[in-house]
Amino acid sequence: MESLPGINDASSNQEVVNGDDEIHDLSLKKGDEWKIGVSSDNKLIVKIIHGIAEIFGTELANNKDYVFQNFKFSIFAVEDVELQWRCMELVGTNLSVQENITAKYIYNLHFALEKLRAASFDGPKIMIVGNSNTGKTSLTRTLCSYAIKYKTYQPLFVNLNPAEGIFTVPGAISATPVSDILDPQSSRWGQSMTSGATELHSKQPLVKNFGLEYIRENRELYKVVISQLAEVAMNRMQNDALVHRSGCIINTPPLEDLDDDLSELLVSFNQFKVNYIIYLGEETDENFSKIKKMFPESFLANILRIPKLSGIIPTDDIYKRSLQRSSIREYFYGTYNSVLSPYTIGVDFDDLTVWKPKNMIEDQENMEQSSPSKYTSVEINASNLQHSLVSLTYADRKENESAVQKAAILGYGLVTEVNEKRHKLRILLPVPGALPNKAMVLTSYRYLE
Ligand SMILES: Nc1ncnc2c1ncn2[C@@H]1O[C@H](COP(=O)(O)OP(=O)(O)OP(=O)(O)O)[C@@H](O)[C@H]1O
Repeated sequence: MESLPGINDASSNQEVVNGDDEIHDLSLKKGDEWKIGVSSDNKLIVKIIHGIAEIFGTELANNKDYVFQNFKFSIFAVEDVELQWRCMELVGTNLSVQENITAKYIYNLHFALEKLRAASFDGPKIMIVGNSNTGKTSLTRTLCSYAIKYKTYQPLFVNLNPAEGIFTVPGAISATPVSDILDPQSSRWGQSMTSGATELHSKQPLVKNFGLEYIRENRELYKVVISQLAEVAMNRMQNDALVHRSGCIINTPPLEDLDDDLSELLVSFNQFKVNYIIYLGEETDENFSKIKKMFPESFLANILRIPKLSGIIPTDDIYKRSLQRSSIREYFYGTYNSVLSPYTIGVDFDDLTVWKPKNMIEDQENMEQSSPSKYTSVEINASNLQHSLVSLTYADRKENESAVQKAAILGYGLVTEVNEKRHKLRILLPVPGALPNKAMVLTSYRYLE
């Protein structure tokens, strides 16, 4: 498996633990959580011997080895738990185990949502907001997991944070009906449908491409893309009684990433017809007051606050970037447990039309001159395209920029080689076949194997 391109050469579980073959026992008291950060160079293997333990709301089976790599997470003891673990990186006597003091808020929220689901065919649409590192993504994930745990609900999970490639690549925003268990071992929640079989039931997301790294690089485009996603997501809900009743749970970017007036939040709120906002943080937060002022008095009772989650392990840019890389790698190559087989095709420069979203920060001049939500065309050369992630749209190659921006996307490709002498490119695609005669959009993400 080491020879597979794109999968780094960390070896099998057995080899990794050779250096420290110790199996450690750990007891967690009911209500405790073990906070863990494991790097990409190591693996942690955990086996629950006794008791019910959860990771972001997904219960772990007893006597099964779970393998974690490049992941910050916590194992929560729903009841007293005995477990065994092995890892070169963690020190047996110095583990971070503490009481999870915010679990009760999540339970209350979940039961409130259950009541709303039972009371109406039109399920609750909730949006989770807060500053960076308050637990928005973790709360969204836990609520999705709880929703499907005991009943056959299928909540629509909406990710409006383009920096997180959950069920898709970074740069995209997505809406995914969650119908089956989420993978507790995956920081990206599990695999999406790219090619071939996946270990767990794969999820089929509705995806819209934003394409830039930071929302501030083109806020208008971001809002347009939210509206486009909302349109297809709402359609999906209307046409599927189960998803409709289950409602939707929306994860948003950190408030620091949004405009001063939080206008992106308002667009999301209106487009997704949100009926509850959950704020993660303190009563005294400036942003909490700001949000309350954005809505009429009649809506204030629907803005709920819960404290920042106690399990939080603050993340930095390096970790976030490593997750983005893993998410691109998994999109094309799968995981150790379900390896995918991407295809490389050769294409002539003349057979391509490539656009890219305007970056308003780099290109101040354009901001004054033209509509900010437009694309610009990209000259095909190595410096623009080498190692870049591109989205393949349904728009014909000859279509104009506005049609390309509005078009649904077929999927993503990775430009692995640009040969300027021969006028040829090599593009990695998740499925076999010729390159469709469609327009492409260059994203800001690069991936070098
Ligand atoms: N029990 C827990 N609850 C919340 N977060 C946890 C927990 N255990 C570990 N974490 C980790 O804390 C980190 C921050 O959490 P999370 O990503 O949910 O915050 P966020 O508010 O969505 O962050 P950002 O605003 O940067 O997107 C993540 O790496 C997450 O995996």
